[in-house]
Amino acid sequence: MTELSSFSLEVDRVCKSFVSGDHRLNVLTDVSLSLCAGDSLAIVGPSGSGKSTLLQIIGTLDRPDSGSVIFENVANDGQSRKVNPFSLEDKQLAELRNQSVGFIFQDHHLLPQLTVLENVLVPCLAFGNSSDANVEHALALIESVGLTDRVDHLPGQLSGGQRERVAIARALVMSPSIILADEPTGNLDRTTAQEMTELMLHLQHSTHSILITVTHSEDLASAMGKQCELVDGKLA
Ligand SMILES: Nc1ncnc2c1ncn2[C@@H]1O[C@H](COP(=O)(O)OP(=O)(O)OP(=O)(O)O)[C@@H](O)[C@H]1O
Repeated sequence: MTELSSFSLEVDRVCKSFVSGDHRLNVLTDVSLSLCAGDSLAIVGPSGSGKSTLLQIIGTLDRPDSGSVIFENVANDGQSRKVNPFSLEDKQLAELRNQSVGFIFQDHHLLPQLTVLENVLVPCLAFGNSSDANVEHALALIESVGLTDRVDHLPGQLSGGQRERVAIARALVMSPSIILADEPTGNLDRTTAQEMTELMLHLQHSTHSILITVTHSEDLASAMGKQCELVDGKLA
């Protein structure tokens, strides 16, 4: 496999609206942003301003009405490969998402009947890839988030901060180019939130990925390299 030397993300004039009955709600209007491997960005703004919708579109979980999202890989030999995820068939899109994007949610979305190790491996299983190398990588990530002694525990046996650590390890297990975190510290006390922020930034830095967080926390927002504010669906 070709080793990738850089990755970038271009969001260009994305618009999104939701229709309910005869009412159309314009949620995003001409949102553009550009990020490179190693960048971290906080998206802030009032409740209902479209932050999570934008994150879902960047993560290819939702489609824009117009505008584009482009993932670009530039290999070591200088060859550039640009992909518009929304031009792909559903199966290819799901594969691209699985390989390129890691998600961290406020409520973690861990599977309660699976152990810490099994939860971290879930993204690897999605396309039938449960090799020894994946297990080794998952164990290394579990170690890097400080949960080696909890590897066989169930989520219900963990604290909120520990569950967050599992979610961070799971988001990284496919070595994604983009990590998306929606209110990742929303349910944590301030000290734990700070520890999680440092952990996410440390892992993002060491994997040279792009980290985008949606947050109402000024502490988390100010720890990111860049900030942008959405107001009524437009970048302020
Ligand atoms: N699937 C949907 N169908 C209809 N309306 C939606 C849908 N998803 C989001 N919305 C509406 O779009 C607007 C923006 O929602 P979004 O969740 O993106 O805001 P947000 O800035 O993340 O808010 P918060 O900070 O409260 O989480 C809201 O008015 C919401 O009700």
